[in-house]
Amino acid sequence: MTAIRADGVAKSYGDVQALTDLSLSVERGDLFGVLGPNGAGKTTTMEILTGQLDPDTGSVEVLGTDPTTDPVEVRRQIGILPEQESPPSFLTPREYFSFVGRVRDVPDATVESRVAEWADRLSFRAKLDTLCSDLSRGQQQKVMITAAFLHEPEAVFIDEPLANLDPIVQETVKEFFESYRADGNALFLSTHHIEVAESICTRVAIVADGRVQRERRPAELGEGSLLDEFLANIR
Ligand SMILES: Nc1ncnc2c1ncn2[C@@H]1O[C@H](COP(=O)(O)OP(=O)(O)OP(=O)(O)O)[C@@H](O)[C@H]1O
Repeated sequence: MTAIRADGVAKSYGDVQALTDLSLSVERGDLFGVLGPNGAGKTTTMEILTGQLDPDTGSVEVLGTDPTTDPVEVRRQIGILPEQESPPSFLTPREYFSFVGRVRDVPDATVESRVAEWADRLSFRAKLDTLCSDLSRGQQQKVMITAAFLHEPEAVFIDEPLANLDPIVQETVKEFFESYRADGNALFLSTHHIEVAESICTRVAIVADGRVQRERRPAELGEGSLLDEFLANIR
């Protein structure tokens, strides 16, 4: 069943044509990666799909809702983690999760138990009551990943999901992504890192010049082939 769809999407910022004719479709159970060089249009695509930006032309749908006409409903149903997003510096992780839980209609007791589970999974229990401004970049990323999944959405969008995480936590996060996907949810990742796309994605779209140039299933490619595909499609 399709969870995320874009058809013929174009978007320009003044004279800059960020997306020319972008189409993609993400099924439930997909761990879908968008791989592309700087300026390819990955962030623009993610902002359009998550109801933060309207396309000029084309259509989009996320979990059966059109983000251009009902962005609030789409944002209620999904989790989002934009690149370099930080938790509020003036709150502790526990306070931030409580805030996110209220905005997302998660009962306080459920927030508490899910936070305990995530804090153990990502090893940040000792930092739950430390101001977010005093956390390292990696610890802040752990907080943001937890917040994105806190209301157990059926689709999650993450830009550079493994940024700043140490290798052990990266493995834990990859395992979680795999189980989340296998449970029938949709995960949409944007990355520059070919090895990340190759190691965790079920499908990868190579985006360049504002459109999907090629789509591949890494499991069906030989090791290193995604790099060759990438290089062949960005020139
Ligand atoms: N607010 C904006 N105003 C003007 N141009 C923009 C704006 N946002 C993005 N662009 C332009 O649109 C194009 C696509 O940008 P986008 O941020 O979507 O690419 P990206 O693939 O996410 O890049 P990166 O990998 O560097 O983050 C680029 O040429 C960029 O300069």
